[in-house]
Amino acid sequence: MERLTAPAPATAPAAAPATPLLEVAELTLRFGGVTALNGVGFTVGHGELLAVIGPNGAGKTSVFNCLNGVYRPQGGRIALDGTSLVGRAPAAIAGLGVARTFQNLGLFQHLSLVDNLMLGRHHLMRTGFLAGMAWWGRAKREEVEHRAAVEDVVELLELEPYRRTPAGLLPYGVAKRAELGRALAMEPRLLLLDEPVAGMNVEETEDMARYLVQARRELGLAMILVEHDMRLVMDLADRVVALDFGVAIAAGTPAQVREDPRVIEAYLGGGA
Ligand SMILES: Nc1ncnc2c1ncn2[C@@H]1O[C@H](COP(=O)(O)OP(=O)(O)OP(=O)(O)O)[C@@H](O)[C@H]1O
Repeated sequence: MERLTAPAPATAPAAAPATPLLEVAELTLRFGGVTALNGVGFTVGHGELLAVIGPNGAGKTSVFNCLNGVYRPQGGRIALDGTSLVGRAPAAIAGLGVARTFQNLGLFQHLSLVDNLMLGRHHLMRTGFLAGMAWWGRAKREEVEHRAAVEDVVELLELEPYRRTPAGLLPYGVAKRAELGRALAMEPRLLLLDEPVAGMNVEETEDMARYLVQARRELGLAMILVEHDMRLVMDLADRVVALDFGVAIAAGTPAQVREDPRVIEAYLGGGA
């Protein structure tokens, strides 16, 4: 399989802690009679990129919704650096350093790209509106710091030409990149990428792959990638977990998982 990008960089810091950044164990989620997740477990190391694959309905989005607090699993454990995430609200989980990009874009259409990225930093802002009125100097300094951090993301993702463009007017590939930028502006420790190249053409996909590699190299953050584009998965992931009907049926390196007979059967059986 031809590579989309240059070989993945060694992103793990030299003295990476032995314990994983994220530990998920025995995760179980039910909707009435439907078991969306049934005892799913995996880990993500510091700076690691784990891909979660599986046919439609396998449970990939449900995993993300449990991780960022949208769903509360009926059973299992989720720990970020030893802190349990189960039962916390999405905003609290974002505050602990988990950011997410959305398949259908989470941008405010009428706001400029830069303002959308500023909103990504909202949870990092210490000065509220009233405090901002009272302490103009401090609020102003904080604003300048946040704008500088946003500009770093704009530069990293080469979004300069679109800084003032309302998100609703961005070309699709650029909007997906802006969505990545909004999540990166949160300065996450763990980034959940929900189908970052869905609906993209080959050129846009290659661009996105390059920006994801660049973001990992520059920022050293861990990522979980849910994606149907197998070429992107095989190219970017350090490890892959395959789900089918809410169960983890295989885990390992991209090559191991691609050749696993249970994974081949799940995809062929599902007609995907
Ligand atoms: N809010 C919900 N209410 C009822 N059932 C749900 C809900 N969310 C997910 N499910 C069910 O849980 C199972 C897993 O769905 P999920 O969306 O997590 O799969 P997926 O792997 O992300 O699929 P796709 O690749 O199509 O996005 C499916 O059977 C789905 O119908």
